[in-house]
Amino acid sequence: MRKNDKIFIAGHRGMVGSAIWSALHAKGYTNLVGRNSLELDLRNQLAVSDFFSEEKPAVVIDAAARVGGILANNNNPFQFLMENMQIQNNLIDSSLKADVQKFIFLGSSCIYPKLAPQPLKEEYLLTGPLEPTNEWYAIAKITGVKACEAIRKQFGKDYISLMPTNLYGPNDNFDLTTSHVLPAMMRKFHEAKLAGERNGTTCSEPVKLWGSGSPMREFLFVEDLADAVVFALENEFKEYLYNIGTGTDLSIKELAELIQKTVGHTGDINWDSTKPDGTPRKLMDVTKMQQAGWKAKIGLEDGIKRTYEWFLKNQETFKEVKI
Ligand SMILES: NC(=O)c1ccc[n+]([C@@H]2O[C@H](COP(=O)([O-])OP(=O)(O)OC[C@H]3O[C@@H](n4cnc5c(N)ncnc54)[C@H](OP(=O)(O)O)[C@@H]3O)[C@@H](O)[C@H]2O)c1
Ligand SMILES: C[C@@H]1O[C@H](OP(=O)(O)OP(=O)(O)OC[C@H]2O[C@@H](n3cnc4c(=O)[nH]c(N)nc43)[C@H](O)[C@@H]2O)[C@@H](O)[C@H](O)[C@@H]1O
Repeated sequence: MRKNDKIFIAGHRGMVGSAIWSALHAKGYTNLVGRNSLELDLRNQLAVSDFFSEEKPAVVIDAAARVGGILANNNNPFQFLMENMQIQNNLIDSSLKADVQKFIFLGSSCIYPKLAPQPLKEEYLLTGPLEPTNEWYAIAKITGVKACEAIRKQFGKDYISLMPTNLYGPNDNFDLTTSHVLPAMMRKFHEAKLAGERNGTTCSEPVKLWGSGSPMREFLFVEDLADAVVFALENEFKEYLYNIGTGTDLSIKELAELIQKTVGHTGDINWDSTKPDGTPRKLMDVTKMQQAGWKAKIGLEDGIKRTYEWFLKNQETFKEVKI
């Protein structure tokens, strides 16, 4: 990679894309290209093909997707399947036709079977049934992984897939219906704390969280993921699929207690059993990435503090994705 190679970051305004943009910029990559969804709808094949003919990027990072938490996935199966396939198919096909040499596809840990052994190794892909709340999204992502693998096999190009675990950090989606658990908890605890203060009591209002609190999840700070993407750009990998995570997890209940402490919420936590738990556990085996020379640096407590600082500074303008 040369520092002036043209790099197209699809989804550059999202949580992940914006972190990748900043990480590349900080490392001296000067030729970064981005388009938001109004400027270039990646579902539109002709528009994407024209964009590649005009811009001729050398490298493409696909951080554009229809993304959401457990309920958004469960309630909108068609959009999560179809939009993700459209976006990634157009990007991958146009990249191959435009002779893009390096392509990084971002998937998600939900591509692995619901009841696969833990921690999840890359080789468990397609060995069992998926988690029903997000199988639509998972199937779209699996087709993206396979498209990149097919290009590696047939054309010998450096197209790779990175599978991040659950992510969080600045620029996350804080909409209480469509978000992932970590930003949702942060906002709920914060607003319940403020409501208690407004009522003039010393105790925060209670918060309602989803499911039982017993599922286990792993969380990676988005700047760590961006660092992994830069590492993947600067190194040629031997295989087509690499997990990206921390290698440690905790229960949703433990996560709630950690965020509650960071925010300073002092009220009760109630669990809403009408909401789904999702997969019981999805912990990444990160051995392959560590052997390649990369590992996560930012601990969960530190990452949550940094995200809360960002949240406090951006309370008026944070993102709320509607579907
Ligand atoms: N968040 C997580 O926990 C997590 C975990 C594992 C993997 N990932 C992966 O990381 C990637 C990015 O996720 P994220 O959390 O950064 O999501 P995000 O904050 O919602 O960002 C998604 C980005 O995709 C763009 N996009 C969506 N539909 C588009 C379209 N039709 N045309 C053009 N652009 C479109 C959006 O553009 P606009 O800004 O213009 O709307 C936005 O920039 C995804 O591939 C996701 O699967 C995320
Ligand atoms: C990374 C993404 O993970 C997603 O799965 P997944 O971890 O269950 O998605 P999350 O929405 O992060 O939920 C994780 C766990 O947190 C619980 N939870 C508790 N309170 C809340 C809350 O207020 N909001 C939310 N959202 N959850 C909450 C939720 O029931 C579930 O057991 C997939 O649906 C996607 O496809 C993707 O793979």
